[in-house]
Amino acid sequence: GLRFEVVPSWFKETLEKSSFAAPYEYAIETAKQKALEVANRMHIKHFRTPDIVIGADTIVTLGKHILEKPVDKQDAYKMLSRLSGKEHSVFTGVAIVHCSSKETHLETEVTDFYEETKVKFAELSEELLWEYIHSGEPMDKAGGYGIQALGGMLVEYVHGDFLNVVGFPLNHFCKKLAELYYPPPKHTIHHVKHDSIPSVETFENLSDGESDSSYPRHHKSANTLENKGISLPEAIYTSVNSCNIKPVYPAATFPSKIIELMDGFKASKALFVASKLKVFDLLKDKCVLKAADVANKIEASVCGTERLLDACASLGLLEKTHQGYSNTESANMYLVSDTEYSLHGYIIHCNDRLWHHFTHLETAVKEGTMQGHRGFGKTTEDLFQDSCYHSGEAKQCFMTAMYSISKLTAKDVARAFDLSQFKSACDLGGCTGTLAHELAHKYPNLSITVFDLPDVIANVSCFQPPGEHTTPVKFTAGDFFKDNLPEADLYILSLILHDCSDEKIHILLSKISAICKPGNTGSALLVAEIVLDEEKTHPHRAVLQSLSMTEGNQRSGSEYKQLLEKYGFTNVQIKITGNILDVILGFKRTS
Ligand SMILES: C[S@@+](CC[C@H](N)C(=O)[O-])C[C@H]1O[C@@H](n2cnc3c(N)ncnc32)[C@H](O)[C@@H]1O
Repeated sequence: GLRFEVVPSWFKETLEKSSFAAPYEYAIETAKQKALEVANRMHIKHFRTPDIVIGADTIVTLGKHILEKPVDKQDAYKMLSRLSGKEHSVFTGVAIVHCSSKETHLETEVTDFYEETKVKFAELSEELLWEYIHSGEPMDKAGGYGIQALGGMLVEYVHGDFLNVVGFPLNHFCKKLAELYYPPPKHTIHHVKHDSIPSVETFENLSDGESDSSYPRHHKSANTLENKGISLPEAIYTSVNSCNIKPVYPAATFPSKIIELMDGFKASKALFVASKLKVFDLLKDKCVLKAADVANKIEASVCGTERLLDACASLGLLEKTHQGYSNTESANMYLVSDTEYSLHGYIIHCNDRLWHHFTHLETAVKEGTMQGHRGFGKTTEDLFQDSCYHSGEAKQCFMTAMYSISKLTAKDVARAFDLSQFKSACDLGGCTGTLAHELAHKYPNLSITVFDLPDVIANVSCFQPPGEHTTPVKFTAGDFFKDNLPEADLYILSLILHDCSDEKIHILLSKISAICKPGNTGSALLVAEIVLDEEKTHPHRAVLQSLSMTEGNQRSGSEYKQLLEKYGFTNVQIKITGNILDVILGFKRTS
């Protein structure tokens, strides 16, 4: 019943081992840092706050030496021959990060522990060692062996938790979790003996009393935990009938992730429709309403509204009590349409525009073309203007969407680098001017021009902060491909390059490069985009966004660096902000 997701951590496992008094401290700290990185990323980049994030790190020690994963076959040979005929220790450090969201901030509390298991290797012949190394198995495993597969052949005995050697001390972990969330009364703990499994403590009061269905389902008793926002894996809490242990589901093999993806579109659409019908606006200010009252106010059927509200409650967007439905904290903050950090505008954009692109994804993949025009019946040169500004309503919708994302990202973009050396800046395609205002706020001496299409500039007034006349932000209408660019020390391209063809990028960057003054106090270009990792598989948001882009490309850090260097920018620096947008800064080279 535990709803879980496997999220590989981006934390670089390079802590200085010698700075830890004991090897297990190193494993615990690595586990902790891995889990904290994931917790922060889920919160900031994916707008999700998990209940808990579990991190683990396994190391093998021989005497004082820590053996991690071998770098090549020779290294694997060195490790395995050192282990041959000897007893070594396997330590797994585990960190359980409890997360809660307070306003926009993530609060974490970490519980950690470690488990040690002693393993003795038989004397290994050269032939067996090399056969094992050539199987390829040692390469991604701490100590160079995997006890759960072929590596089991090498082991004479194991003292302690076998699963700890595999990489996760399940028993200790379950006890820890139960201690934290569900301390059992003493008399309900049974000690069970089993021939091949070490003594296991299980909690009979967590059994649902149902028999042997091999399909994971919600645990009745675990509902108590779910009320606290925590659901625990049935795989972990097995019930005990005399000496038999029920089948334990191997949690990693249950396709939770796939099932979540299968249902993902339903969840998105529930959010979109509830936003479109302004359900979250109705339930703001601690308002609690029954389904019939909501239905009445949104002029919808009672049964349909009730289903929608239940779906939102199930997705954690609404609270449901016997008095009715109310907003959760994050709905109040991000889903009510008129709050400072409302994502309502972007959600409507997802529903009204992006959804159509994804409806035609199969054709887009087959033909290698973008399918925006299918949704809107257009096939002209300027895909951007056609798809975003084809009507007054579409333009307003697009600007509102940009405004809501920019409100969320502008602070981190403005703070990514020290820009105090610049006197003037021009935000090309700066839309509503949200980033420009943030920069003006941070750098009061910077004069900023927002340069955007005439249609956009004509409509910026409703997006200006109160007292806007006091801030030095100017708005200039023009086309950055065709018209002269305003003069500035710093040019900004936020969310522009990813959606431009190579040809358009060439026109734009050549123009910026030509107008930039080189030298120490010269001009610079600041680009705000999602920077992909070098494998170009993360963050998901960028990769998924590529599927609906009109003609451009998402890029990795090294690709952005190369691109800027190609147009004469040097000393290119990249800041991964932890927010949706990352920032790249390059200076015009003296030549
Ligand atoms: C994806 S939005 C990014 C908006 C803003 N920079 C941000 O980060 O939120 C692209 C912006 O570029 C503007 N734009 C597109 N083509 C343009 C052109 N040829 N000349 C000037 N602005 C253009 C659009 O009107 C829009 O405001």
